[in-house]
Amino acid sequence: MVVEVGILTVSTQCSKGAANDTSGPALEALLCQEDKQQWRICERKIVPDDKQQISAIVSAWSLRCRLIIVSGGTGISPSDVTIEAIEPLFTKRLPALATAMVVGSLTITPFAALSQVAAGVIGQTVVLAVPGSKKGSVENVQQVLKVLPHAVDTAAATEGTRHLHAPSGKVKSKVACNCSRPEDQEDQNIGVHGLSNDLGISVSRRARRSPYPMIPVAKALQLVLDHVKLLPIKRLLLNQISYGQILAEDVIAQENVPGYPASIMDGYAMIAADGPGVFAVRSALTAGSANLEGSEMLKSGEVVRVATGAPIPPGADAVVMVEDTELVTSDANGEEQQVRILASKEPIVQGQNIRPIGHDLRAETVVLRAGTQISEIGGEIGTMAISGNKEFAVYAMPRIAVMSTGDEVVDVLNTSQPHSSLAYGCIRDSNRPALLAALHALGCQTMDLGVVRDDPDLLSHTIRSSLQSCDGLISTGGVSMGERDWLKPVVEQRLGGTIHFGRVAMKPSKPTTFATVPSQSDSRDRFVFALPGNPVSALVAFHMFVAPALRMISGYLIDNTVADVTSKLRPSVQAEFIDQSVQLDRVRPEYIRGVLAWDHERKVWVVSMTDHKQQSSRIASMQSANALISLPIGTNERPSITTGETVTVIVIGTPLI
Ligand SMILES: Nc1nc2c(c(=O)[nH]1)N[C@H]1C(S)=C(S)[C@@H](COP(=O)(O)OP(=O)(O)OC[C@H]3O[C@@H](n4cnc5c(N)ncnc54)[C@H](O)[C@@H]3O)O[C@H]1N2
Ligand code: MOO
Ligand SMILES: [Mg+2]
Repeated sequence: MVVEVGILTVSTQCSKGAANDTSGPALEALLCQEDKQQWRICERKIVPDDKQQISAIVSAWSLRCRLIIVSGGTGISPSDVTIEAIEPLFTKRLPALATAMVVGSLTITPFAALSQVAAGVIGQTVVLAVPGSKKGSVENVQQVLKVLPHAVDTAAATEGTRHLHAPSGKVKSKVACNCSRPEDQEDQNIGVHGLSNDLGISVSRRARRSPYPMIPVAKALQLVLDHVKLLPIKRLLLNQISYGQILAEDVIAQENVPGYPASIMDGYAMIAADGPGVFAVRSALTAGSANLEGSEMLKSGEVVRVATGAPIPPGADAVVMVEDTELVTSDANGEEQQVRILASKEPIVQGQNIRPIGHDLRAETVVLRAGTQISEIGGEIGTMAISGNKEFAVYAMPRIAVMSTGDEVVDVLNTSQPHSSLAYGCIRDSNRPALLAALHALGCQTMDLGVVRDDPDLLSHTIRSSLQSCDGLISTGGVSMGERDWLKPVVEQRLGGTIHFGRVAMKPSKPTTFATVPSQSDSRDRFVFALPGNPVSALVAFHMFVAPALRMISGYLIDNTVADVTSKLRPSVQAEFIDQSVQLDRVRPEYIRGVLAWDHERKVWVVSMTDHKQQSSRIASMQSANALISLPIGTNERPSITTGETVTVIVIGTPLI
C-alpha cells in the first residue's frame, strides 16, 4: 500500500531563506531509501516557529496524509512551539513510540535528552515531531521506521470512522462520522471539523468533500449567538442617537414635568368654590409666563385668563374653558373686564383642567428602562428629550464591512465606472446592494468594500484591514467547493480565524460560514459571516443568522424575560399556508420566501409563496417577501405541504395587516 506522507520543517531561519533546510530533504531521502513503493511524499513545506501556522498545516494535511513528520521546534527554548502546536490536535497519544525515539537517540548522544519528541494520531494520521537538525531528525525516525507501517495501518483501519478535530487546535471531542453518509445529510459532528484546503494546494489535491459537518439551523444560530459579543456602551447626545438603538441604562427624570401647576385648557383660572357667575378678569397668563411665586393670591370673585400650558396663579384651583364663558364688559382697548362663567350640568371642581407638578414625569423616577429600543415612532426620543438629561447610555450600533467576491461579479454601485453591457460569463453584483440596504434598515453603519476578486491575497488584505475599524464583516461568494472558493482557507490560514461552522442543513444557504477572527487592536474578536454567492442564499442566510446576531450585539436581549431568545431575535408565527401544494425537500429543511398577511375576516395569519420559482440564484423570488416559510424535510408519510396546513413562518419584514 502506498502511504501519503507530509514532511513539515519548522524553522524561522529556513522559512526566511536565511538557512538551508537540511532535515526535510534528509527525512525524504530516508523514507525513499526505505521503500520507494511504500512512502509517497505528497506534502512538503517550511514554516516559521509559529504555533498557529504549524497546527493549521498539520490539521489540513491530516485530511490527506497518513503520516506526517514535523521536524524542528522541539527544543527547550521559548521559541520552540512545535509540541504545543500539535499535541492538542492528537486524538490519540503514542507515548511508547515517542519513548522509542528518545531511548534510541540517547544511545547515540546524551543531547537527545534536551529534545521533546512527540508521537500521536490525528484522526487516521500518524504524526511524529522530531528535532530539527539533519542528524537528530533522521536518527529519531530511524528508531521507529520498522514499526511505522504497522502504526499507519492500524490508525487507518478504524473502519468507517474518521476522527475529526477542532481547527483551533483544541480537541473538542472525538466523533465518528459515517463515511457512507450522503454528502448532503445533516451531520451530528457539531463544532468539530477539519480545516479547509491548504491555500497553496493544487486543484487535483484539494479535498473532494467538505470537512465542515452540515449542522442543524438551530445549532448554527446558537453557535453564532455564543460567539458574538455585546458592543460597547456609548454616552450620546440626543441628536447622536439613531432609531433602533437600545438603552444600556435606565433613564431617570431629572425634574418634574410639568415643573409648575399648568393649565390644560385655554380659559379662566378661578377658585372652584366660587361656582358659576360674573367675575372680574384680573390679568392674563400665556404659556411661558414667568414664575408667579410671590404674586398676589387670587381672591374670590376674580379670575385670571390662562392659556394651555400657562402656570396657574396662586390661589386658583380650577380652570374653566373659554367656551364655557361669555364676555360681560370690556374696556376701550378691547381688554376683558368681566366674564360670566356659565352654569353647566357638571359642577366646577377643584383641580379641574390643571396638571399638577410632576403629573407627566416625576423627578428621580425611571422613565425609560434599560433595554428599551428607541423606535422610529418617536415616543422614546420625546421622553428622553423631556427628561432633563443631556446624555444617554446606549449600545453602539454595529459597523459592518460588506464585500462581494468573484471574478465574474460586476460592481453596480461604483458610479465612477460607466454602466456597460455585461461581458459573457459575468453577472451584476446584487448581493452587496441588497445586504447594504438590509443593514441600513437595521440601523447599522456600513463600510462598502466593493467587489473583490477571487484572490487569496486580496481577500485576506481586504478583510484584515476592514476589521480594524468594523465589528464584523459580511462577504458573499467563494464558500463552497469550487477551486476559487477561497473564503474559508483565507479566514483560517491567513487571518488565524476559527470557523465555527461551514455548512448548515438548510435550503437555500447550505455553505453559510461563520467565523471569528482575533482582533489586532483589542481583545474583542471580530466576526465574519461568509455567505454563499447565490443571491437568495445570501439574503436568506442574512435574515436567518446575521440579523439576529446584529440585534443581539446591539443590546436586544438585555431586558430579556422570555425563555426562548430566538423569538426575540428572530420572531416567528404560525400561519395558514394558502398557496398551492409544495413538494418538501428530502434532505434539507427549506426556507421558501413568503408573503405573510393577517386575514381580518378569519383572524388568522396566512402565508403564500412570493412565486413558484424559488431557485437560490433567482433574487426575484425575494421580491415582496416579508417572511421565510419554514418547511420540514419531506418523508414518505408527508411528501408535501398542502393548502390549509399550518406552517411556521419566520418574520423578516413588516407583515401585511
Ligand atoms: N460541488 C458542490 N458545488 C456546490 C455546492 C456543493 O455543496 N458542492 N453548493 C452549492 C450551493 S448550495 C451554493 S449556495 C453555492 C455557493 O457558492 P459560493 O458561495 O461558493 O459562491 P460562488 O461560487 O462564488 O457563486 C455562486 C453563484 O452565485 C453567483 N454570485 C456570486 N456572487 C454574486 C453577487 N455578488 N451577485 C450576484 N450573483 C453572485 C455566482 O456567479 C454563482 O452563480 O455553491 C453551490 N455549488
Ligand atoms: O444552499 Mo444553496 O444556497 O442551495 O443554493
Ligand atoms: Mg463557489
